[in-house]
Amino acid sequence: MSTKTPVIEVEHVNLGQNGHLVLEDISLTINEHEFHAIIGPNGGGKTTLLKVILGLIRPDSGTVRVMGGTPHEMRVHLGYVPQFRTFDFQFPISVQEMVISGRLGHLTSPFRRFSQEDTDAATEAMETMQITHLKDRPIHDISGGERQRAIIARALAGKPSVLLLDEPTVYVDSPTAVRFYDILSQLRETMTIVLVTHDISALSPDVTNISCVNCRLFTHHDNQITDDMIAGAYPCPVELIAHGVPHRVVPDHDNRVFGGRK
Ligand SMILES: Nc1ncnc2c1ncn2[C@@H]1O[C@H](COP(=O)(O)OP(=O)(O)OP(=O)(O)O)[C@@H](O)[C@H]1O
Repeated sequence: MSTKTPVIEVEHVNLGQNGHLVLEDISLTINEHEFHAIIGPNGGGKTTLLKVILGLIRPDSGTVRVMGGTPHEMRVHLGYVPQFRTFDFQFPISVQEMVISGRLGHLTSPFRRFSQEDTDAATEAMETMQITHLKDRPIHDISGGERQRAIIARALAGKPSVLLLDEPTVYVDSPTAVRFYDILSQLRETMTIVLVTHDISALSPDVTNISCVNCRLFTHHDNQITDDMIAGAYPCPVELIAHGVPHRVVPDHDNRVFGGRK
C-alpha cells in the first residue's frame, strides 16, 4: 500500500476580512504529487486560502504547515503564480529577465548577482513552458497567452516542490488551456500542483483531487465534483459545469441540484 506524504496541512483555519468571515473552519490536506484543484464561486475565498497557504495572510485561528514547517520557513519550496491581472507588464524587462526574477528567493544576499545555476534554471523553465524563442522580447510586447506562460516559467525557475496557480487559464483560449494542462500534468511527476479556478468547465481531466470553497470547504478527497459539494458551495444554478463538455468529472447527478436551486 502506498503511503501519502502530506505537503500542505491546513487545520481549522478561520479568517475574517473587514468584519466578514471569509474562511470558516477550513481543514485541508494536500499530498505529494497531487494535482489539486480548488474550485468555488467568485468571492468564495479561493485566493484568500491560497494566500494563507503561502503565508501571505495570517489566519485568525488555526494552523498551516508546509512540508512540516511554517509557510514562511518553506517559502523557497513554494512557487506562486498569482492572478494575471496583478502583474505590471509595462515594466521594461525582457521575458528572460522576468523569468530569472523567479530566482530572487534563492539569492543568499540582495547584493549577489544571479549565478550560472540561476541562469540554467530560468532557461529550463522557459523550455518547459515553450517560450525560449521569446526570451529577448520585452514583456509588454508579447500576447496574453505568452505572458501567462512567462508568469508560470518565472515560478518554475525557483524549482518549487509545490506550484500554486491562481486562475491560470482565465486569459487563454481553449486549445492553449489544453496544452497548458498537458504541461501541468507532466510537471506533476516532479512537484505537487494546486490550482485555483472558478471556471470548472475548463478543469483538466488529470486533476487528481477537487476541493470546493465557499467560505467553508467541501471535498471528497478525489477528483469528483459531487452534488453535495455543489449544493454546499454554490448558492445559485451551476449549468456551466453541466453537459457537453468533454472529460467532465461530474458523476450522475440529481437534477434538483444541477437544474437550478435556491
Ligand atoms: N484585503 C481584503 N480586505 C477585505 N476583504 C477582502 C480582502 N481580500 C479578500 N476580501 C474578501 O474576501 C472574499 C473572498 O475573496 P477571494 O479573493 O479570496 O475570493 P475568490 O474565491 O478568490 O474570488 P474570485 O474567483 O472572484 O477571484 C471576498 O468577499 C473579498 O471581497
